Amino acid sequence: MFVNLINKLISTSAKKPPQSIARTVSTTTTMSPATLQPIFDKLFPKVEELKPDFINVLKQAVEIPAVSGDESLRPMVVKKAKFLASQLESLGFHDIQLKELGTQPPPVNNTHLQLPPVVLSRYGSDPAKKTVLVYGHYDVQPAQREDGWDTEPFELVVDEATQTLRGRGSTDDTGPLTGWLHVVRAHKEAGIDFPVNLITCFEGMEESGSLGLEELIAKEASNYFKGVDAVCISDNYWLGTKKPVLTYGLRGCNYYQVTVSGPKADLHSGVFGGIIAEPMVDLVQVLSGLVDSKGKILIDGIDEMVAPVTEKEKEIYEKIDFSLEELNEASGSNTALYTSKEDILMHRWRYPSLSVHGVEGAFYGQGAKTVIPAKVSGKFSIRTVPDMDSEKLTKLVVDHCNKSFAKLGSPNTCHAELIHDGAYWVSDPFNAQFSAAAEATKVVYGVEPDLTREGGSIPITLTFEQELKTSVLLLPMGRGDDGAHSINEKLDISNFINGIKLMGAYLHFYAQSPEN
Ligand SMILES: NCC(=O)N[C@@H](Cc1c[nH]cn1)C(=O)O
Ligand SMILES: [Zn+2]
Ligand SMILES: [Zn+2]
Repeated sequence: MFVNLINKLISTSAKKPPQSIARTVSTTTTMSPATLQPIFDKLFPKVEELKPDFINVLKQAVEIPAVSGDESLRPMVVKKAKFLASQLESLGFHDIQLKELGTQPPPVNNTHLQLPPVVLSRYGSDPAKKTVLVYGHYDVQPAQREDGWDTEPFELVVDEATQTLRGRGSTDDTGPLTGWLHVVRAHKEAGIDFPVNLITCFEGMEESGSLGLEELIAKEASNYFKGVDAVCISDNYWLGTKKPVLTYGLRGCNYYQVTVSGPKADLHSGVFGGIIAEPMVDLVQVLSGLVDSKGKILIDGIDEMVAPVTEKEKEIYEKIDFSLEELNEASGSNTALYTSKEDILMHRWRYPSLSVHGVEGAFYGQGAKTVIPAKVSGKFSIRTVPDMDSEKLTKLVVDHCNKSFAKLGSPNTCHAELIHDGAYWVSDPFNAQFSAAAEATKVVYGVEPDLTREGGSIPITLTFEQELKTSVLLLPMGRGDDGAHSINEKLDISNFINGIKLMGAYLHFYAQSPEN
């Protein structure tokens, strides 16, 4: 199907007018997989040969604990940006800029906290070539050995038995991000002309809502990003463990905190227990009124905002390769709320969900501390879907929390607020980029990719599409069982290496595509 589509596009070649990097070649030499094969015959063995070096770069990057959500680790996030900049420089990228984004907006403890920089760079500026912007994030989720990791999270472990690379960021998103650098190196060392001009946009706040990036993209749309033909993001996962996918949809994410405050300081429960209103007791009741144990969101007005399922849409889910067993394997349990493939996929991709993440200020360590915490903040997020409106949602959430708290008749105070929101995104999976990536998948993996949506969020995707007026492709590297955000996060070595080949092949196919 994709070959036909590509051939059709090629035969009716109509190019978008040149942008800032004006292309001097107006007629495109079309290349079929067969004509690109000699390039791949040089490129792929080079990628294999460089495997130890690629793993070594990933190892150095994983060793930097760039946790954007931990204010005390902000210097590490900046260190990782500088590490990437030095790697880019040594590979011959030019115009490397660490773009500052100012201070982090509230809620934040240190009101002078600087946001980490965005790493911009270019590889090539040939007016005859298309320009592809690759986005990735170098920040990571928090991780501690005590969470249950088998090894230190910020040390990359090459596990020979499972043929995996274990460490925080291996799959989300340090592995895929460095993949783009490796594609360049493999081309250089194999003596292959790079097929496109590449621009990198690597951010350090994705796991904390991409703060500041939207404004930067809007500002750079007609400056640094002028002339970008396409955006490619490798920051999500295959649905399962065997079949590669291309992703054309993401849920959004609205992240909230509800804070209950009472006494001036933490108190002794033997002295004050039973005679003062405890913030933690109030908070758990407010949190328990958000969602039930079947996953049903209990906030009125949300269901009405969700676009109805169409008959045509239902057919999509039937065709996808996935099963309850794969979900159970990935979660390491039998705790699924749904049994049919269709229900699971719809509730992951196209319905909202509400997750309760944790409580700041509460006692959570080992032992038995008899404390009454003075101020506690419950953190929860709602994954959003078409046609939910972020502002309306926030009003519903805040009103709901306030009503729940009012019912308690507590003398404490309660404040519910949005910490950050990122939009959902759904694209056309049959455009030139997706077609090129599908061809590349066939060359590297020998199969047609499944077309999937994703339950997770990459807040900036929609901004790229709207501000740069380009299509965005999500080209995942890792598998559905990689444990992103969880303990023992890993990336299979084969996914890392084939993922690098896939990135390279996609760029070649896209370069030859007659359309943007
Ligand atoms: N790999 C993408 C990813 O993990 N994205 C995060 C983004 C996010 C949104 N709010 C906080 N982080 C995700 O949780 O989906
Ligand atoms: Zn990510
Ligand atoms: Zn993530």
